[in-house]
Amino acid sequence: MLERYVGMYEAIASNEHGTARQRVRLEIAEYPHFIRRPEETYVMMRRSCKLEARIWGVPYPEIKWYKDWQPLTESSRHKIQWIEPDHCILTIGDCIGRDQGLYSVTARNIAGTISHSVTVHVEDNESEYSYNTYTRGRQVKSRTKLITDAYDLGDELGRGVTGIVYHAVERSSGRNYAAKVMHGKDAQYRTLFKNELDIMNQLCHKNLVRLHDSYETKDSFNLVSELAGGGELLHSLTKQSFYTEHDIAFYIRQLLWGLDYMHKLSIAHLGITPGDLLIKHPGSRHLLLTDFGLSRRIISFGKLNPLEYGMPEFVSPEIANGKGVGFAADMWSTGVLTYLLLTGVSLFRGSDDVETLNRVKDGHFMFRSEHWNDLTEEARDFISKLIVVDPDVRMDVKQALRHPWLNMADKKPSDDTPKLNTDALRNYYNLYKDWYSHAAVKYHYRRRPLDSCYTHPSRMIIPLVTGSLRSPRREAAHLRLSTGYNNQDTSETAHLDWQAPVIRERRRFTDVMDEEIDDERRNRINKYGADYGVAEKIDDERRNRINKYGAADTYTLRRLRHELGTRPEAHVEADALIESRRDGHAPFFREKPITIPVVIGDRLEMKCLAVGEPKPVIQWFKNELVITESSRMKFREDKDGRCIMTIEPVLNADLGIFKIVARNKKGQTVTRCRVVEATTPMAPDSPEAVDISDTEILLRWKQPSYDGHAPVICYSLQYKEADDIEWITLANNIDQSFGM
Ligand SMILES: Nc1ncnc2c1ncn2[C@@H]1O[C@H](COP(=O)(O)OP(=O)(O)OP(=O)(O)O)[C@@H](O)[C@H]1O
Repeated sequence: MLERYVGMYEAIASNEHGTARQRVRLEIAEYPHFIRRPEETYVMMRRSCKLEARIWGVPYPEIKWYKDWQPLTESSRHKIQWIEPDHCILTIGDCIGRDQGLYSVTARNIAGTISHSVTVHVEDNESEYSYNTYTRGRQVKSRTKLITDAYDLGDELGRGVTGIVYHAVERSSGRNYAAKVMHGKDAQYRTLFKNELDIMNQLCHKNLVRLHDSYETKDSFNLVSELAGGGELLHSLTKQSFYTEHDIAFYIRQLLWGLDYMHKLSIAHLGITPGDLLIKHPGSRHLLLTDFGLSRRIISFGKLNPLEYGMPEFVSPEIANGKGVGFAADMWSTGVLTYLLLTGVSLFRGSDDVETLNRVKDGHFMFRSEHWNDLTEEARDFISKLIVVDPDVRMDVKQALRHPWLNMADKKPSDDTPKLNTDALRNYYNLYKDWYSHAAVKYHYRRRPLDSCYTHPSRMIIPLVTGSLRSPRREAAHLRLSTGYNNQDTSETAHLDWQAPVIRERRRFTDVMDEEIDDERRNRINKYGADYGVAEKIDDERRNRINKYGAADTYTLRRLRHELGTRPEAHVEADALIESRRDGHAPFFREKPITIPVVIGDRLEMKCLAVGEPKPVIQWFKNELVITESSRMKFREDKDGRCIMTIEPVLNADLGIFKIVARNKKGQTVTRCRVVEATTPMAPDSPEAVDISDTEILLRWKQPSYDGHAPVICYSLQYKEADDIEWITLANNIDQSFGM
């Protein structure tokens, strides 16, 4: 059916007695879609509530309402209305407990069916009700008992630099929540926790995670908040194979609604990262902003204070440059996030935190044309008015909400709306998780000032510290098993020095507990085994420092702490001071090879960059034997100090695990890499037609299940007619889809 066939048709039947005519109008059907979906609703007992939806489709769809999957019909308390042109309303009057449940609306026409479900909560408690309907509720006060007295803690939902978030079920009500568990004994942690509690207590908005309860003991703080059951936005976006600019505008508008509410209360979020954008329910598009750990009240008169913390990629230039910080910092982060969501590219990300921060400080960036050209004019304008170095010139939240790009959020994408492939965003998400796997808490609070990356040879704010490497040890074991390679080097330092990147998976609660028990044990050994007697729980990094520097330095550290006070940044200053007094640094791999595919007979080049003071000496090992120079194997160093080993020609015997050791008088570090044979990839699946019009067709295919140990660079597309033998090449050097 083509557009040109739309119109009136007439059928004529004639016989010798006369003629009969029947007219019919032919139209192209349009799949039903929601212009506005009904929203989760809280209603007070004995009052009435409305669920409203706006639905469109051609022919106009038949609308049905259901309660807990049972069809609803009109009754004295249930009224179903339809108001032209597209407004569908279900009114429940005089609500009683039985009305609580899952309500669904479905729309069906000849083109297809859609449905959407939401929960209606009937509250009998006035304060719960007003709290849940986004007016200011009761103030949550911290209880001084264990959270586990009132909640059952389940799966780990995520971790950040300050705490671990678990799924929690309130025993008294059976309701689900998220509990952020933070450990830290010092007074400054208490101050930071109180700040987060205080800020959350003031927030009541549908796009901000709401606080429910709070607990504290002498060394732990717990915030129980609304559960975002749909997980992180990046997770839900990257599960799809594509999305459109309309989707991103829809999410960004919700983020701006949340920020607008905060800014009106004179509160700036100041720590927005992709991990703080959560989805309320699995499968829904309701965005929630969380993590108010860095939020602060901004006083509009007087001098703005600097902020020393954040995730480098998303902090604004005024934060990176140590200048006064206000609401505009949130707008910068929103701009960087919008660009990331639309292109999969994090604009300021460098190879390490130092490079990232330098780029942000500089504030200049290039919009890469290959991404930029794919975006609409409005999207480009929106981003370029947010990523502006001068905070006074940057668009504020009100202006951003009025920007024409956000009108897209309400529009349905048309057939020619470009589909944004999620591959780049998926790759970024893995890098993001990788950064967090280093930075996230193991047990204790770990926030570090941005500047600390300049004082550590790893050039990272939270370096991967020796001694905290439980997961990599698992990886090493996995590598040993999967390659059949039996590592002879079983000493503690050998596996503690393993520094391959780790991507932390969501783990079950019990796994986490096991690891913490491990930590506790190591703490005890340090506490009683060493003669300096540390009388408190110590986190991974401190333990590492104690092991590394010895007792004298622990005393120095304590004294310095005493002198400098107990602000969190004072700890880092103290660390930096101690570092500068020590003459030298143990080696640290700033660049290292991981897995290298190679063709037998070709040339192989392996590079690593180890830093340390004095400059470390590098040794390469294969099967625990030191590799020496030969006619096939050569070593050299480039101008930046990278150590490069070349093998030419590569033989079968060269495949396997290589070990690289960097040593200086302060210590040693080890990394391993794997050389695998690069072979031809398997064929991809047959192309699938994902979009077909009368003149165009879009073919898409999956990656081959085996890539021959090297990423597939491009594809060719060939076709032949059914009886032909010859394949004809349509296109070479193409991506995973092709439009003809
Ligand atoms: N209410 C919630 N529901 C579901 N998951 C959540 C919730 N709150 C947090 N999470 C998950 O836990 C992770 C860490 O939470 P959060 O950002 O609050 O911790 P943090 O230690 O303050 O982190 P940051 O490093 O960003 O300061 C989030 O990225 C998210 O994946």
